[in-house]
Amino acid sequence: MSTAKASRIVVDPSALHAAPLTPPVSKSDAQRALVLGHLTGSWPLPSVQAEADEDLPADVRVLRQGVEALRLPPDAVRDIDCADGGAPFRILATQAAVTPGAQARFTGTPRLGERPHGPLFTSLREALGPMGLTLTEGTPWPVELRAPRDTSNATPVFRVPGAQSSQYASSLLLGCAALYLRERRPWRVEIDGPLTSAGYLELTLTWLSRFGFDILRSPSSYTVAGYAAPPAVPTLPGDWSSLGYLLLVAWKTGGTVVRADTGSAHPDDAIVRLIEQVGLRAVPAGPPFTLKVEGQLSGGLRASGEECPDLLPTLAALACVLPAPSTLTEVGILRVKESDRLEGIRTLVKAFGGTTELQGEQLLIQPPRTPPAGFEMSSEGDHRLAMTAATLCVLSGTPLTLTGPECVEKSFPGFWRQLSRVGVRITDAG
Ligand SMILES: O=C(O)C1=C[C@@H](OP(=O)(O)O)[C@@H](O)[C@H](O)C1
Ligand SMILES: C=C(OP(=O)(O)O)C(=O)O
Repeated sequence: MSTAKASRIVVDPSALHAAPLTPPVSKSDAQRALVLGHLTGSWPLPSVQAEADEDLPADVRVLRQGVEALRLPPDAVRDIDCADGGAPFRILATQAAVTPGAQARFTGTPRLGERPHGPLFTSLREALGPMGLTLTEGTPWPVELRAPRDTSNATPVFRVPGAQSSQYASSLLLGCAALYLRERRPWRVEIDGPLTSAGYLELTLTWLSRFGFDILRSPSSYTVAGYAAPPAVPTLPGDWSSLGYLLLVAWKTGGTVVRADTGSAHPDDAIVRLIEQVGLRAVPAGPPFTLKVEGQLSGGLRASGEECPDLLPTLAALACVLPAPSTLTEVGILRVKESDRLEGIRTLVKAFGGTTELQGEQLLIQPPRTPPAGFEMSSEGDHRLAMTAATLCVLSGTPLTLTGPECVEKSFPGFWRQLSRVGVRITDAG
């Protein structure tokens, strides 16, 4: 069947076997590399061009198309559809604002429109408004932006809160890189208050330095202060968020995962350490960047949404098959993702016969005594909820009826194909 078009599928894990599993390219890495490739003269970016088209995450396409639009002559009005991409929209908004004379008209899904973006817009208006930037919001779309032609007299600082999303600061830092290259003077991002999802800002800093930018750090500010082209254009790693699902499937099926580079700096490589809490160990399986997972499940786990927000749904699936309760901490950030993932996790655990209890910022997960005969779930259009439910289906050997499986396109278009490699049968539920 064509899973891409199905709106309701049955996922049957009754005939599993081992096979090597491959994640897609990391969308977070690719988005940063695309912007930096565009700014430093590597366009099109070879390592994105090298990916098979059918495996390219939708968010990477969005970012690439957005950059293509920004490369048009200054007076063209750029229509940029960001679909459901939070990072693409936030990154492109700043890039549009720092592209001299650019006029951009952003649209996206209703859900993307209701996610928080205000602090980023405020930061852009404060820094570049005096130079002529205009930024207006529809209800919620379109977001229309007209960039100043000359920013050389601006105070070279963006201030932004650290709460709600690290993507504000990442986006502004990539903006600082553009401004540094044009004006050859340092530009700085100052972050007010504790930064959420801090590992993703570190990922941005890592990519800036891979592309040859010098960064000066203080406890709450980052300054782009120099640039020297690196000897080679950096290449892209596999996606650790996707590897989270695949490592658990590999453990269950006795297979391997490839393209697992533990030196890639992605926050979700935390999965390797987190599964050790519950008796599992990811170990090299021979060829470079190839892992298998050994061990028997024991105890419960504890993980924080501040460290690895995108892994929490995956870990909730694991929590459902553990012999003891688990705790997810700092879970508030999950409410402002592609769906309310805190509710999504609670719905999944309940559908599987377990219970949850929310205590402030902590979610306690009590697995069921015995797994159900089958369970049903709606993805709510959220790729991570769809892949989490399927991972639980494989881990537990329990059939799943899933509404809305096609949303995996956002980060992992080949997800259902990868599951079929290990014997998971996917049929249209009509
Ligand atoms: O910068 C990025 O690429 C991302 C940052 C995180 O978002 P927040 O910083 O909004 O938590 C993460 O959840 C998202 O999937 C990707
Ligand atoms: C939250 C996510 O992405 P974004 O914020 O870029 O939409 C995600 O992929 O889980």
